[in-house]
Amino acid sequence: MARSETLLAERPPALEPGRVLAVRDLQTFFFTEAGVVKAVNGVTLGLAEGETLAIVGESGSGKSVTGLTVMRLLARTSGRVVGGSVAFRSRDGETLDLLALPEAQMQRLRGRDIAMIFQDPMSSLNPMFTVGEQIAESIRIHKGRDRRAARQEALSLLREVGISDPEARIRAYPHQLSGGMRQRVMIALALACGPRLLIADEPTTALDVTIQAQIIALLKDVQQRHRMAMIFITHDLKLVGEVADRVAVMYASQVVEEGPVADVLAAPRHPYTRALLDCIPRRDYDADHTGLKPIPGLLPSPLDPPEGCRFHARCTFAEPRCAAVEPALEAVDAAHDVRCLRWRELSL
Ligand SMILES: Nc1ncnc2c1ncn2[C@@H]1O[C@H](COP(=O)(O)OP(=O)(O)OP(=O)(O)O)[C@@H](O)[C@H]1O
Ligand code: NI
Repeated sequence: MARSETLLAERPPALEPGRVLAVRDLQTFFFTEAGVVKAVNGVTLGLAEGETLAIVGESGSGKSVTGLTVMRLLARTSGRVVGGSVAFRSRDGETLDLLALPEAQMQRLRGRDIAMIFQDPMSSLNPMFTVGEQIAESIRIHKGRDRRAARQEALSLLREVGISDPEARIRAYPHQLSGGMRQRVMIALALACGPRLLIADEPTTALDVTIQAQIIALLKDVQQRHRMAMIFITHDLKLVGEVADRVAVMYASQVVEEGPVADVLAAPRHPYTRALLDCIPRRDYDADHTGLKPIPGLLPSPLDPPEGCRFHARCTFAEPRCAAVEPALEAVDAAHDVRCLRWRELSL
């Protein structure tokens, strides 16, 4: 029954009870002068309400483009969604097909139901307005509060994200704040309307280690308090165990493994995940903050992805068939998926 239902339910995509997001076989390509950049090429992932999913992978693997596609923030680029579906449950409990939603409706959803934060807070903050004006404005628009009430809510949000002396800071312009403070303000702005899903794209990469730990603790705290789901994008596998319930490992525009953090980190089923884990420096403090030492070889070009398994050229376990047959994402168990022809026989 489930099988025929899946076929019938292509549009609108179905969402199981308790799930907030389901991305299925997503393909987002950029049509550039150099050719077609297949930035996201078969990404499948899902998220339960209140859950945190980390997306981890090397630079250029398609993590940000996946987030931007869910937010539908690619309009000003050459990027187009050429396949797949994104189902999202709105706060009214309605299942929405985000890829088919009219732009006006999507605009209402952004901020109200889904918010995204970035590495660089200045990309979200307007340098011309005080932080208080920006947060209050968002509360006014999305929640219909009057000026006084919106200002009060902005103040309590600033307090919640750990900004001391919010009465003074609410009048500051973004450039008058430190990097860590600006990141807190961006989080407050994202929380202003109580989103059900927060997409955090490397929110701590630009910060020093101490501030990074504070921001991670803050994100975990607000995530639990507001009972929102979170997608935490990072190239730093060390952070994954700290923030996430589940992890999706991306390689060359695809999810190659997805599962509960404890399972994936302790018993990875994909050779790429194993390689990533082996690259984590053993020292607690990683002087250059990169988190990972590179795996030998290069990520294949998204202009011309290889045949077969995307990872085969760098994989110590590759067999001839790995260069010819593209593996599907298969279920290791009910909660854990892997995209490798040899997963059943390998002990990693
Ligand atoms: N606007 C764009 N036009 C053309 N290509 C793009 C555009 N944005 C991203 N890409 C390409 O899409 C691919 C995936 O990029 P993406 O930013 O998603 O990687 P990422 O995994 O987030 O990497 P990083 O860790 O460096 O942020 C890359 O090859 C990138 O060059
Ligand atoms: Ni990115």
